[in-house]
Amino acid sequence: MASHLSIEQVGVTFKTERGSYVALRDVDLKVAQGEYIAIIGHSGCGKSTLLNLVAGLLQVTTGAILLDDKEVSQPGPDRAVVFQNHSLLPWLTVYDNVRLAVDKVHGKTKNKAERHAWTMENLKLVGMDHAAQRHPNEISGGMKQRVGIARALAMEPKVLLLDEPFGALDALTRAQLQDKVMEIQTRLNNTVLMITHDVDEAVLLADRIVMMTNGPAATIGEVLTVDLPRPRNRLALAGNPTYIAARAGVMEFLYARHAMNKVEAA
Ligand SMILES: Nc1ncnc2c1ncn2[C@@H]1O[C@H](COP(=O)(O)OP(=O)(O)OP(=O)(O)O)[C@@H](O)[C@H]1O
Repeated sequence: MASHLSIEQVGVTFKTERGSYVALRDVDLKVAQGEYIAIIGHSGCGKSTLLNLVAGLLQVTTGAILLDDKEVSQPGPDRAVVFQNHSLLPWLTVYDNVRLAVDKVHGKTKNKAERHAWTMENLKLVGMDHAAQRHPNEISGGMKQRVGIARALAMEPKVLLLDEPFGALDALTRAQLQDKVMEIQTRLNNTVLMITHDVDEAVLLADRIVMMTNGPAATIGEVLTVDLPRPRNRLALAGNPTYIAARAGVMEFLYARHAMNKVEAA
C-alpha cells in the first residue's frame, strides 16, 4: 500500500498541573489515498488528540506525521476538519460560510465567477444549495453539519478529518448524512479519517476500523478491515455475515477485551 498519510511512532505527553500525562504512545498507521478510516475507542482514549495531530492543531511529542512525505506541523488547506459542533460563523450566510473558505484556498487559482460556481457546486453536493442565503440560526443541526462538510470539501483537501461529525444528530438525520458522505466519497475518492463512538457507523462507512486501547498511554489495539463492497446499503447489510462479523469484532474489542473500568467511566 502506498502510504499517503503516515503516522509513525507517535506519542503525545501533555503537561498538566499534576505532572505529565502520556495520552498516546507508539501510534503507527499508514493510510492509502482514498481510504476511509474510522477511529473508535472509549471516551478519553485519545481519538481527538490523534485527529488534532493530523490536523496540525497539536504537535507530536515523539514520532512524526507525514502527508505525501512532508511532515505535518501546522494546519493547512490540505487537511480540512469537520467538528461535531458545527463551527459555522453565525453572522455569515450559508453561502458566505463556504465562500470564505473557497476564497481563502482558491483565491489565486480561480477567478470570481469560478469561485462562485465552486461554492454553489459544493453546496449542491450536500443538498444545501437551496438554503444558500439563510443564516446558521435559520437551519437545523443536520443542515449545519452538511454546510460544514461542504465547506471542508470545497477546500479540496487531501485528507478530510471528521471528529464525530454526526454525533449530535438524531438517528434519521444521521443515517441520511452517512449515506451522503458515502456517496460523496465514492464520487471524489477522498481520504477520510473519522472519529466515531458508533460501531454501526464505523462498519458501514469505513474500509478499516482503527480500535484504540484505553489511556493513559493509549495506542492502536487492533485494525479491522471491513471487506464489504461499495456502494453499501444499510438495509441490505443488516443480515450480511461479513457486516455482522465486523460488528461483533469491534464490540468484542470495546466491551470484552478493552472494557472501560466502571470507576474510570463514571
Ligand atoms: N490539552 C490537554 N492537556 C492535558 N490533557 C489533555 C489535553 N487534551 C487532552 N488531554 C487528555 O488526553 C486524553 C485523551 O483526550 P482526547 O480528547 O483525545 O480523548 P477522546 O478519545 O477524543 O475522548 P472523547 O471520546 O471523550 O471525545 C484524555 O485523558 C484527556 O483528558
